[in-house]
Amino acid sequence: MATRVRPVSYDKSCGFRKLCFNHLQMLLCCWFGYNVSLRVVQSSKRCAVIGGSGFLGRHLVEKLLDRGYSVSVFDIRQSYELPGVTFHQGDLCDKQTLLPALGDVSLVFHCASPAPGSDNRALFESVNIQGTRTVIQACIEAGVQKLVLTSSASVVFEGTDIKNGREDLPYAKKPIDYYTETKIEQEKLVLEACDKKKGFLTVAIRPHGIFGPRDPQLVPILVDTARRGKMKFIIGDGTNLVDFTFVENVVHGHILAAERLRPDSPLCGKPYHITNDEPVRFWDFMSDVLVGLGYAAPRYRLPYTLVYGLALLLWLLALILRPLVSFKPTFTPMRVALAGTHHYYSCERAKQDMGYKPVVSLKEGIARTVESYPHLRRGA
Ligand SMILES: NC(=O)C1=CN([C@@H]2O[C@H](COP(=O)(O)OP(=O)(O)OC[C@H]3O[C@@H](n4cnc5c(N)ncnc54)[C@H](O)[C@@H]3O)[C@@H](O)[C@H]2O)C=CC1
Ligand SMILES: CC(C)CCC[C@@H](C)[C@H]1CC[C@H]2C3=C(CC[C@]12C)[C@@]1(C)CCC(=O)C[C@@H]1CC3
Repeated sequence: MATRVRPVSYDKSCGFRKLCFNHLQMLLCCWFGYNVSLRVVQSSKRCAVIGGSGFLGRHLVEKLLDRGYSVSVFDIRQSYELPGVTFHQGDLCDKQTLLPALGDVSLVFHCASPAPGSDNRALFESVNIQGTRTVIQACIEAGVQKLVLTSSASVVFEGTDIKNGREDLPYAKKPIDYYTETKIEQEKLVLEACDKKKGFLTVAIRPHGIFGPRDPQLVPILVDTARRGKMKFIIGDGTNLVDFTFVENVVHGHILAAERLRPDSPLCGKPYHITNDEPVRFWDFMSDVLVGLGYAAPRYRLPYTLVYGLALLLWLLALILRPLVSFKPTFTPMRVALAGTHHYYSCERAKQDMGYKPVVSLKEGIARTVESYPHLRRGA
């Protein structure tokens, strides 16, 4: 909204009183104009983070607050409290519970998902597919203008080597698990919902192997495996390159995408890989984290096909025996595939279209991660 300020005019007939009046008028106009523009900035700086209680979600919320946004968090659980954050607890599959969290919000980040390690197909389908349909409908109903989805680079991964994969790789025809299968459908739904005419813009961020402080998955699973004496072996020849992405870089990619998403930008309806841009040997990364926490690095090599075959067998056994006994093998076929193949991705498109560049190096990211887990140190 433009506020017009009349120029100060000094004419002899009105003299000093008119000058004062004009000044007062100008001050009022400035104040009023300032307030209007402040309100515009404030409303465009209100956003919602669905899944904001999670690992990535909370890091995203913290950075958004730093950047002056006020944040509405929607999550099935509340894991913290922060000034500037309003919490709404509920299941994203329920539109009526979700809608109040989107009131007065122009930008929504959707980074909620069941844990990837789960094998509950029905849950993945209801949250990632049906729930994402609900998120899109709720956004449109609430007048949200931008939706940024956290997808995953694994939507193109089928368990075989990917080297410097670009975004134009086809979606996996045989996804490695239910998690990936439903992440593919989720990404398609969000990107297809992008509609410039209706003023609803969408973009998907595809991170890979997120790590960092408070990660509930990578480091805790690794340490647990080491404590049980199972991290002695390298699967394959140990030279396979993988992307591990420090959480702050993933957050940076999300915020850049949100801020650069405009009707005239190339981002509309597109997926973007966000990585550390430093592919690393899977087993070097694992060793650095383990050694940093005081554990021994894996040393003995095992052939990939042998371990994959065994993992498949164990997984089948667990499936058959499920009605009688419940056990969860550490080395699932999915983990073995991730540990023994190349899977690293190009983030050239993000660099070009949104000026992305990692803000924290892998070395620094590992150091900060290791430091953040004193309770997982050997002997702690
Ligand atoms: N951690 C990783 O290495 C990677 C994660 N991603 C994606 O990043 C996103 C965030 O992952 P993380 O932070 O690692 O997981 P997380 O498990 O820490 O966070 C997910 C959040 O979603 C919430 N949630 C789950 N179901 C919900 C529902 N029905 N309604 C409302 N909230 C619900 C959970 O309570 C949790 O707070 C996910 O979409 C995941 O697919 C993508 C690539 C790699
Ligand atoms: C037991 C060891 C062989 C492996 C321990 C580390 C693993 C827990 C992690 C190594 C690569 C990670 C990874 C994911 C989860 C944790 C690991 C398997 C994802 C599946 C998380 C969700 C995604 O979207 C893709 C990730 C790929 C890498």
